[in-house]
Amino acid sequence: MTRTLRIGTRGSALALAQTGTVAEALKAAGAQVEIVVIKTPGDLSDAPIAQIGIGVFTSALRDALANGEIDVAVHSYKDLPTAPDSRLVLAAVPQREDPRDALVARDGLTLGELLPGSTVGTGSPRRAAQLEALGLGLNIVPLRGNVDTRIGKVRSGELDAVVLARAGIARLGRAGEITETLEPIQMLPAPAQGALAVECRVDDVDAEHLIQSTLDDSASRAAVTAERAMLAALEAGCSAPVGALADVVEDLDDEGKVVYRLSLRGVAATPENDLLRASATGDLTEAEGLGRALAAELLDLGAAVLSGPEA
Ligand SMILES: NCc1[nH]cc(CCC(=O)O)c1CC(=O)O
Repeated sequence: MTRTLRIGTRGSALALAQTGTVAEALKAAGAQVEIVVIKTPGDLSDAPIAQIGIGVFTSALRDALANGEIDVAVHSYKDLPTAPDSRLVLAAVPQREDPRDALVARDGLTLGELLPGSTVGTGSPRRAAQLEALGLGLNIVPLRGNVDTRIGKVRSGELDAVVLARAGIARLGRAGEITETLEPIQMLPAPAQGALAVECRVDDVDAEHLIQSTLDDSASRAAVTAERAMLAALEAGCSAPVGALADVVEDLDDEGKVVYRLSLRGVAATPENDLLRASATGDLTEAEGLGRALAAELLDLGAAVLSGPEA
């Protein structure tokens, strides 16, 4: 293929790092690639994500892809709205990074070592709700900006700690600054956290096949499919207090033979903002159904049906 694939990305250090790994993998498979930086409204505004809405980081990239300015778009999967875009196809979900959230605190502190009243920065209602639920008396304060800005508020002494996705910190080569990786039983990550979504145009079969065969990881795809089906069925947006994490696990069938199954855990808030947790396992090929079933269970338990960014 003499064609050059134009890979679109946001211009942040994190987005460029993510896109770099995709570009390198495609090059190693013999493709010619070019990286095109697309400015998004999310990069130009300092307003809280909960105000500017879902899709601020992704819709400009998707439009550029649909109208032929680029041939491939690389997104942080968790930033994509759950509604499908019929112009595009998800060509690959590359092997997922560690999906967990991470604490960066002053003086190497862990969550349990932070005294009541300590200030912890996060702009995420999901992280805030789960931090509150620990009952540590933490003072949770709003926070926005890129990874560098957020960690900078700990370094400057403005905050005692911040909570961020481990994957984002690691992709920037700064995992050494993490003081604690938070266990999912305390802090379930955002659906699809740590995963990338690599999209191309629905009619660009050559690009789709190349990207799929080079980059797609079926276990990562199954896990994020279940997590996002749960999110979609709760009608929540990326800013709502909903967490989910699926893993491929070994199980034994009726004859004692090892089979691989998908294990999904979820958390969602009630209208009173109490947290509900539930777990289920299902067939690897039934990831969507598993996500929907767990959402139904959470709704039965009293989870709020969420309406998106203002939730
Ligand atoms: N909402 C912002 C965002 N979107 C993707 C990542 C990086 C982690 C990932 O790729 O899932 C981050 C930063 C964060 O949540 O700390």
